[in-house]
Amino acid sequence: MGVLQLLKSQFVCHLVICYVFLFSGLVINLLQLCTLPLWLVDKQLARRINVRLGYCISSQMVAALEWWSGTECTLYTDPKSFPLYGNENAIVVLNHSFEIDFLCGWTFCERFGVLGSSKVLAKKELSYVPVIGWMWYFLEIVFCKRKWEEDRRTVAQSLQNLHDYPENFWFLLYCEGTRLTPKKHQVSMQVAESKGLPKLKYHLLPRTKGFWVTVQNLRGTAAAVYDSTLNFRNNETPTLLDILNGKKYHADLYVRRIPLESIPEDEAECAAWLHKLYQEKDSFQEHYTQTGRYPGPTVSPPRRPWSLINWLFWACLLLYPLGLLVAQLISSGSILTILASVALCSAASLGVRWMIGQTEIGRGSSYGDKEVPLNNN
Ligand SMILES: CC/C=C\C/C=C\C/C=C\C/C=C\C/C=C\C/C=C\CCC(=O)SCCNC(=O)CCNC(=O)[C@H](O)C(C)(C)COP(=O)(O)OP(=O)(O)OC[C@H]1O[C@@H](n2cnc3c(N)ncnc32)[C@H](O)[C@@H]1OP(=O)(O)O
Ligand SMILES: CCCCCCCCCCCCCCCCCC(=O)OC[C@@H](O)COP(=O)(O)O
Repeated sequence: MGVLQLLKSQFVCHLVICYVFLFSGLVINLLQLCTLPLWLVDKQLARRINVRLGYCISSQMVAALEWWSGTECTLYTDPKSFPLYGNENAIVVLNHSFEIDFLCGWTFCERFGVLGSSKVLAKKELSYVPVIGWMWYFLEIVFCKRKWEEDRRTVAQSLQNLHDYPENFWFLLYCEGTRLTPKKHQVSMQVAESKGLPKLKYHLLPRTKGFWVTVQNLRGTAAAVYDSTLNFRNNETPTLLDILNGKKYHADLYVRRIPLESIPEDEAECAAWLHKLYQEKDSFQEHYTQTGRYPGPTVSPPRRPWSLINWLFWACLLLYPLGLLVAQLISSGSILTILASVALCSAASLGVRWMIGQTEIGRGSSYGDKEVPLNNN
């Protein structure tokens, strides 16, 4: 192990990274809160400011992936579609099998200049996560309870609000609705069988209602669906803790651009279209598993310096007062103050550990792992 790699695996480095993330995140959340009155006066300006504030948070995680772990990303796509990426609104459909698939998605957003404005259909529970979840309120992220009767109205309304969004955005949809586990796969394939649909080897059966409502409500706003399939080389399954430890990976993303007009408007036809898409995605995965690559040409859009510059800015701003505080603490010699500070640091560390836990499949929800009474009509 080289010196740099040894350094990256040190707990103290992780503490520094997490300290900067947590405190800068809370400061930015506060600044976002301050933009509330501006929404009443100039909504578009408030949105643009929030896009930049959001970037200051999400790009720190991107910096961890791109600059700290040095993870590389290769894009497999049609060269004719390439110039459109980042220059139009799009709905991104991505497989949901990895703990850091969202982070790889963000990295591509960063490289195409849409990180601050990127959106997702996210489960409601994530809105309570400090820093990221709170940031999402101001970025008009669409939340769902994964209960269609309750979601159908709120999701459609939130999507309608994006019609006049002032910046290009990618709207991410994990149609599988939850991360893949062997149990969830088994249950969802039972559902597939009951519906007379072909079984999928690498994906859960997609939930079609969210896709239909998204496509219908973003017609005229989004130009295309980017069908995206992500994999890591050498069958790796990276975690956020691996990234914090500075482990390097290689992500491969296969993207097909599908014009939105080519997707059926009728709900049943749209659902059938999505099922067919997932059958195709399954075959791309199979191809990747067999050959270690996707079909077609590759490009490696370069990482940009902004995420690193942003991190350095916040680190300089926050580490200086921290250093002063620690020095003062030690020189004070008060056992009570030192104990109180240690307790505060431990609480902050536990808080960040809980946040990291949100990305862990082992701590995931039970959504989709219950046997359902099947209707064979
Ligand atoms: C050039 C580069 C290109 C790309 C770069 C890539 C990406 C970058 C893009 C953007 C990045 C942006 C942000 C990323 C940052 C962070 C993201 C973080 C995380 C958020 C992720 C989540 O929270 S995922 C969970 C929430 N989202 C979803 O669930 C979406 C999918 N779900 C739906 O659409 C659902 O329909 C619903 C949520 C709208 C409603 O849920 P409900 O449970 O009520 O679903 P349904 O009504 O659909 O379910 C009933 C039907 O389903 C059948 N059923 C029952 N059991 C199962 C089962 N186990 N599996 C499958 N189907 C099942 C049942 O029979 C019913 O069938 P019907 O025929 O009646 O429909
Ligand atoms: C600079 C780097 C600092 C790193 C340390 C700080 C880490 C803080 C991490 C906060 C992460 C919170 C955002 C998480 C997004 C999680 C995405 C995700 O994968 O959600 C799961 C849902 O899709 C489905 O849930 P399940 O039904 O599978 O359950």
